[in-house]
Amino acid sequence: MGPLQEAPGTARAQTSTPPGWVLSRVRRPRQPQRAGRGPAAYRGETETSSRCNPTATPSRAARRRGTPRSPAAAPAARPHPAGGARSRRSARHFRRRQGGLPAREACGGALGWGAASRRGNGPPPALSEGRGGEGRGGWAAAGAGPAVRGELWGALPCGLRLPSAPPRCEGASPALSAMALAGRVAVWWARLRSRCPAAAPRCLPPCLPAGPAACRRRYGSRRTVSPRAARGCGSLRLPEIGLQRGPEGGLPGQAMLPCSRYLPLQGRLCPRGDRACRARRAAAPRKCWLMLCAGASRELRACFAAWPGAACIAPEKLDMSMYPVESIRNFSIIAHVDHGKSTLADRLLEITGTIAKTGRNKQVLDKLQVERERGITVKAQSASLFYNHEGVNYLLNLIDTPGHVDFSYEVSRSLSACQGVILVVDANEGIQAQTVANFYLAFEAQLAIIPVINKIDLKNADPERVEKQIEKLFDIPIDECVRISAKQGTNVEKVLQKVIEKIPPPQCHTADPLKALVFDSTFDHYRGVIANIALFGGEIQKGYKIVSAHTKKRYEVNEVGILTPNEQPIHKLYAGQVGYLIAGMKEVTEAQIGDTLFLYEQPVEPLPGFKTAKPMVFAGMYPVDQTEYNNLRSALERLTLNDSSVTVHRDSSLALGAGWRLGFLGLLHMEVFNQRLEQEYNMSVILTAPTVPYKAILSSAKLIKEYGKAEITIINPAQFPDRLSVSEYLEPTVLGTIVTPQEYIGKIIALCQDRRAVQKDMLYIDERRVMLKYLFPLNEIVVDFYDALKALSSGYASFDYEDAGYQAADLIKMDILLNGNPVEELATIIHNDKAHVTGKFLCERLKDAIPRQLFEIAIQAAIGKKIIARETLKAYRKNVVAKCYGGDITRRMKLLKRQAEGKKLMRKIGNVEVPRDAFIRVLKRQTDK
Ligand SMILES: Nc1nc2c(ncn2[C@@H]2O[C@H](COP(=O)(O)OP(=O)(O)OP(=O)(O)O)[C@@H](O)[C@H]2O)c(=O)[nH]1
Repeated sequence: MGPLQEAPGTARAQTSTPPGWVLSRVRRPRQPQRAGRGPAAYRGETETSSRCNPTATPSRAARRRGTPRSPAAAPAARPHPAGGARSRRSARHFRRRQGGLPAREACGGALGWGAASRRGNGPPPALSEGRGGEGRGGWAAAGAGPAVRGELWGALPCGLRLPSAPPRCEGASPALSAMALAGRVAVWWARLRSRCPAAAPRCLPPCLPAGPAACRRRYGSRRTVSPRAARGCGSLRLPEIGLQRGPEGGLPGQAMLPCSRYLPLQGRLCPRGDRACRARRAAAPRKCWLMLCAGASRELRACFAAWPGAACIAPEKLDMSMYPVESIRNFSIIAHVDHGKSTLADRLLEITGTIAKTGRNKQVLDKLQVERERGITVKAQSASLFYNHEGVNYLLNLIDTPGHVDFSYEVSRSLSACQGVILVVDANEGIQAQTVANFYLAFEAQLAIIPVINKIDLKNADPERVEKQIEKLFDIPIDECVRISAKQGTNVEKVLQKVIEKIPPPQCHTADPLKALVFDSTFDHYRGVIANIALFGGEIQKGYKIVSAHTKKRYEVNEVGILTPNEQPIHKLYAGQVGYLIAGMKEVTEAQIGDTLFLYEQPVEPLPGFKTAKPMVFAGMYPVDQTEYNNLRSALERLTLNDSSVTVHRDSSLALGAGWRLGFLGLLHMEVFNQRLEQEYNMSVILTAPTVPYKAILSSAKLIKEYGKAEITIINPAQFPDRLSVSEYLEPTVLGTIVTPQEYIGKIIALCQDRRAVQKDMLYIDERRVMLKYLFPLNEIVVDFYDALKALSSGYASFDYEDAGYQAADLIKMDILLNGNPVEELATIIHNDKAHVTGKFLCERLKDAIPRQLFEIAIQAAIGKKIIARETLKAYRKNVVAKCYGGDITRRMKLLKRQAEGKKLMRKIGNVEVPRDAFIRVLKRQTDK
């Protein structure tokens, strides 16, 4: 790493600098000393890198080592150009020798360089080439007065807060600004590294390139650069930092920046796609990575476009009007879990130049931490791709969807913004349960379907068999299937061609009034709600006054943009396009998924929106500490904005306090939601045992009057009505689809029967695989059925289910009693047949979880008044006869009798306190069961 010397007040930067950076330490001149008055002035004002100033004090590293740099070791041949009687001529000489800066100019703060710049005799410090550590090419850069830095740092676009100083040098020269900017970049870099140590090693540029000629020319001129332009050009340094050469390329910016505003532009197809652009792109070294701040100034973008390696276009040049409706294709990638949707999306992003082609692109669209950790997609993600096919430029809006059944709501919502799908099937596993479910979702929505057989590179791949399956089950001709390997990129370009040929463009017109469907939303702490929109008519841009059809509130559009896959602001969005919008919605309740936005002056009929998600599993959620209630509430509001399939009702419990009852689409969904709360909002919560929504047909007139209807839904066992006031209980059912190799059929049928399932269908989809259809009671599959199925089929069977209404069931509410007192939080609704097993299980768990008391505790499971299981927790016993050495037996008996009476009394009046963590342990184990 190159040595770093820096301006006072920037100590943080001292620890880390990219290799090849030489930054000069600058001290402000002492007050009595004046510039140009002699050696004392310069000695006082400047302390340079020992590389450029042999008379400087030893470097910090050297001081730490305790071996001050000897004059002999220093490059004594280099005179201190700013020192003493050394003249400007010698300073220039020094600059020539060094290929760097005259120390006076480099390090002189407000003093030296401004004059040099005005003379126009050389590049500014920030852009001068120097020699970095270990012989690498680098930049000699200088800091400037803290005031300038303060002013400029405030504009740092990456979201990092840097220390600022009072703006004392506002009228600083451009060169001085440039110097300051260089310092600022160093600090930025250091902060970035300290924030993101894991990312740092791969972010460090191994070799910094020669600077952009355009900028050098610009700074070399006598022109005065406005502070705004200087700021912009300051940002220009960021691309240079992010630039990497070398075969690995790398992703220096995107992976590490805390702000999503940096865009990897290298390799992006120019949307114009004219010959000159294509030629530039072809000539560009693909290994380079350039980044540009989305909020960068026009001047910066101009500079950036002139960069020799930047075969890309600046964001502001993205004119979306170049993509009429006919050249837009909106499509989703759907498949069973792990069949390669996200990997195919990676390749499509690479081919279209949206992201650089590196070996590190793995499931790029899976951005959430939970997705990365679990290796599954839980949230549909969209990206806009620009693709030139046979001379025509196309805008392809891709949505990568989740595969797991618990996130099927994401799939169905994604399909509403599309006109076609890519149905991916694993060439080894063939058609699986979610393949069938997703196919029918797309089929019912009348979307064009492109079957793609993935993983043909696998040894066991059998694409012919899979093609036959597709033909038999979905009635799609074999020759329409595309065989690809998403991992290796084989034939992936063919998929893009098929997308353009087979998927129709959206049916809408820019001339129509604005009609924007909100199909997804996220909440940004600083910018409010960011709504993902699909335009079904009209156009939208910053400044438009829009109205939400749902809330009837008015907003002014602050920003529109597209996702590439990061947010990229653009000027305007047109009909048929997909992008995002920020309109100052500060409350999460203002952004409804499925809402229609229209222009204030042109009201329209709202779009039908989405079917609301039907929760399959309910569980109570409580803050671990009641003081966290408000924080948890706001976290829940924000997370449910991003995951609209979760339903939330307020609830409370004696033991756990105030909380909510949440509805999820499945157990995995519940776990993922909980994990996201922890990871994204730092909230730890207590989740009660999951239960499914039962129904009861009331017979009691009193209850009917109380509820206002005869049929009620029970999502909390505490609300379970007594059998005497109910004519019938109903339980939810699902139609389950199981696809399995035929050798496991016997075991799977036995498992299904054990779960009270009724067989509906059985079909051989080829000579080895069978598809079974069963009607299951939902509560039998919700907790552990999938695990059991996977275990007994060695992981080969797949399972998917869809809602199949309600059926009558013999349901009971099982209470748990502690010394005869019911504990509401542990009550469960179960089928009569399973009552004994579940009751025994719960009692055993409670016995382990509750701490022993001075009196005995009876733990009982009861159905009404009937006890069906019991465990006894023994009391602590004091040895009351310990002091009786021998003596009369009646004395002993008397003491023991008195102790027994005391315990009996204590048991009557003593309260059994079930500690909170005991609840959690019991409830957790119930889930684990
Ligand atoms: N050999 C091989 N492996 C592949 C190919 N495509 C994907 N994979 C692997 O399959 C696994 C799953 O890939 P993903 O892209 O995450 O699958 P997915 O369908 O997006 O998974 P979910 O989002 O969880 O539904 C990963 O380990 C990939 O590396 C391929 O063409 N060949």
